[in-house]
Amino acid sequence: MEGKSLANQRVVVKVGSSLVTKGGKGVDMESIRAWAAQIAELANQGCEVVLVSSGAIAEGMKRLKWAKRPREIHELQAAAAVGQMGLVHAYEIGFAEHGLVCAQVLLTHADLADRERYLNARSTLYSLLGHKVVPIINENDTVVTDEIRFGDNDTLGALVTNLVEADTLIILTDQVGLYDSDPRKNPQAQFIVEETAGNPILEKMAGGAGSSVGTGGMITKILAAKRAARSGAATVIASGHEPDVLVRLMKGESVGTYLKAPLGRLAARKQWMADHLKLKGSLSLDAGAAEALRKKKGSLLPIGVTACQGNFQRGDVVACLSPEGEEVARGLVNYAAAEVKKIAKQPTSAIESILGYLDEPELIHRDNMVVLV
Ligand SMILES: Nc1ncnc2c1ncn2[C@@H]1O[C@H](COP(=O)(O)OP(=O)(O)O)[C@@H](O)[C@H]1O
Ligand SMILES: N[C@@H](CCC(=O)OP(=O)(O)O)C(=O)O
Repeated sequence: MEGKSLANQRVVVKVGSSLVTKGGKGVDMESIRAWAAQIAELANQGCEVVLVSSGAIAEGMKRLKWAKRPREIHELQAAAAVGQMGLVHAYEIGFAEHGLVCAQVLLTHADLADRERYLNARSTLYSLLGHKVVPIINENDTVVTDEIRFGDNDTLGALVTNLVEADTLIILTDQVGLYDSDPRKNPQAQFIVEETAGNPILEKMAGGAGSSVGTGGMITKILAAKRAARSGAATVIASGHEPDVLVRLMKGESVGTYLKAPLGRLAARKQWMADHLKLKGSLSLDAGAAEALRKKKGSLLPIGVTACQGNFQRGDVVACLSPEGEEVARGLVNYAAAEVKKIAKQPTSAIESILGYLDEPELIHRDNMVVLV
């Protein structure tokens, strides 16, 4: 069947733990060789490929001879440090066979939440692509804590897709794509060939991880597709065992599940704000202000804010919550939490007399805001 050709596209390919390590048995050199060969062919056809690879923890556990996945985060981090060596070693061998140089890039949530580090990461990745190097990205597992980790690499794959403004995110996993329910549990499950990323029906279809080494399962892939669609990228979920899967996709063959991006693409800076996984704080809005933001009518003024939470500073990204607690929008706040507490519910004209100065008339200017609903 015909799909959409990937020739000349910038593509992010994400490979999951169970795939990379044969379900935890150790780095699957044969598959890595096959993907490297395909990525080399894509590069010959003008594609730029960024690889997001999981598998460090699974490979580390194998090297350390641990039969059971530990619960303690520091043990998982130790395993990741050991296993990452094996991963990059295998990729280096695989890519070298095709004359390709690869690079290890380890990222954390904090790297992407900080605007300067985000832009640095982006320009480094662009430089690598410019030099025809294949970046191999994983989470920097050894330094993250439980609250601030991506956890699953599907999310990281989507954030990288947005970071490098890729055209397509290809998530390779141990299933041929998305079914309307988990095929491991329901043999009658129906295969989904194409859908629109972000369609809420998809979230109802997806179940959890299929193996003891994978994290997240299908739901994190569906949410990753939704996230990637915000920058206009389509997502393909396909099997990493499918022969020549990447080359066939590049040629326009329909393989796996295609999740197309709805029209519209957020500007790069708004995308960066939308991709923050953890925010410094939030503003509670009254019903009128929440409605105005939903309808994209103007900036957020202090009079529409009833309270604030968190210890944020001027310039931090904060959430704007409706009276029901739904995140309507988020944006760069012009005043710190201590100041917001004083000027909440007040007209703009009162800011100067309350604070003794006026930085900006708005709490969040609409140019610095992204509406999420
Ligand atoms: N609706 C669904 N369609 C396909 N697979 C599903 C679905 N719901 C849950 N799954 C499970 O998701 C698993 C893939 O996710 P995961 O184990 O996290 O792999 P990876 O390591 O590739 O990210 C599949 O093996 C499958 O059992
Ligand atoms: N950073 C971790 C990956 C986390 C994880 O399990 O991701 P995935 O298998 O893609 O669901 C690792 O390399 O082990």
